[in-house]
Parts: sequence; C-alpha cells; structure tokens
Amino acid sequence: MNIVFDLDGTLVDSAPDIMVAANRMLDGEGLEPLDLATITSFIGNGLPKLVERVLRARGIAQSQFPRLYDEVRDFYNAAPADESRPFPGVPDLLAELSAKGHRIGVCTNKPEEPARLMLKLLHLENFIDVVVGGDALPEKKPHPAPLHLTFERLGEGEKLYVGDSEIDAEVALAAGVRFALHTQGYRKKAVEGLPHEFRFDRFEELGPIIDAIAEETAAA
Ligand SMILES: O=C(O)COP(=O)(O)O
Ligand SMILES: [Mg+2]
Repeated sequence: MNIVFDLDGTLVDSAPDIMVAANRMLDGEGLEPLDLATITSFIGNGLPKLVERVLRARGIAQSQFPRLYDEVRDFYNAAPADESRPFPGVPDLLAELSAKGHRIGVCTNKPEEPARLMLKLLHLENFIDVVVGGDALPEKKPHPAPLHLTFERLGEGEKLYVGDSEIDAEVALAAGVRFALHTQGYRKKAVEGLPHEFRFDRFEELGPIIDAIAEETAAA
C-alpha cells in the first residue's frame, strides 16, 4: 500500500521551532513574541502564509514581508528540530509499515528544505520514500496537485492519506483519496467538522487501521 502523511501536526509536533524562528524575527524588530497557541493557529498553509499572519498579528506592514520572510526562513532552516518531536508512536509505526513493505510519502506545505532536514534530524528519513514540500509545485494543499504528485512518485497501489487539519481533509476529498484524521494535531474545528473515513488519537491505533485496509484490498 502507499501511505502519504502530512508533516506538521501529523508526524511531528513542529510548532515550537516555528515559534522560535518567528519570535527571533519579532525580537529583531523590537516586538513582543507570540505564544505557542497563536503560532500553532497560523500553521497549515505554508511558511509564507504563516509569516504573513505573524506580520498582521504584530501590526507590521506587509511591505516588509520579503525581508522578514527571508529572516524567518533562515532562522527556521538553521534549526527546524531543536524542540520539535515526532508524536508518540510515530517512529515505531513508520518502522513497522516499512518492514511490512508499504511505501511511505510525506506531502507537506512546509518548504522542502526544512522538511527534509527535520525528518533527518528526527531519524525518520530512512522510512520515507518520497517527500513533496510546499514549494515543489506552484499549488499548495488543499489543491490536490501536490498530493497527486506524491502518490505518483510512490507508484501503483492502494492509497491512504493521513493528516491533522481542515486542509488535509479538503485535499483528500479533492484528490479522491481515503483519509485518516490524526485528532491530536493542529486542526481548528471539531473532529466532526472535518470529513474523514478513519480517525485516531494515538499512532498505536493507526497500524491496525492500515492492516484492515490492506487485508480488504487483498481480498477484493
Ligand atoms: O507548513 C505548514 O504551514 C503546514 O505544514 P503541513 O502541511 O505539514 O501541515
Ligand atoms: Mg498538518
């Protein structure tokens, strides 16, 4: 089977390092930092959008965006995994899936450079066959193109997409792919507000869901 995961809020609790990068920029501008909940609520549409939201929250003119975006990006690229950690159960699940012969992809709106570096620093990269970042194509999720590209690179096989947010539920629907919702990530709405076929609170629950889909596919 081909299983594609979203990154921020799904495989990795990545908000702390994003907060540090954004707050280093704000500090350089002589402005107050933003708290983790606020930064977390800005995650989902990629780093440029996050920086745009940070500028708005602190009353900085959008004309400053090019310079301040570059700052946040450079701070973040230098340290994407100092404080961020995989959600509990993620390393074991990825090891198990890859030992069972499943192919694994990551489709994230995060730029590809810090996405790959983070996966490497957190010792997850060896389980992952394909990474498609938010800057790989002109379109970002919820446009279905990046998700289609990720599955295309994984090759033929039954598809499952795993994500944590409104954007992920929407992209799965747009791409016509079965969707499993990680309920402990960065979504804003209640679980019922996000269309999903499967859901799980802990990664220990996802293995059996994938086993059942694989069995069902083999029997069909
Ligand atoms: O970078 C973001 O804003 C979101 O990243 P994600 O697609 O991995 O959740
Ligand atoms: Mg996410």
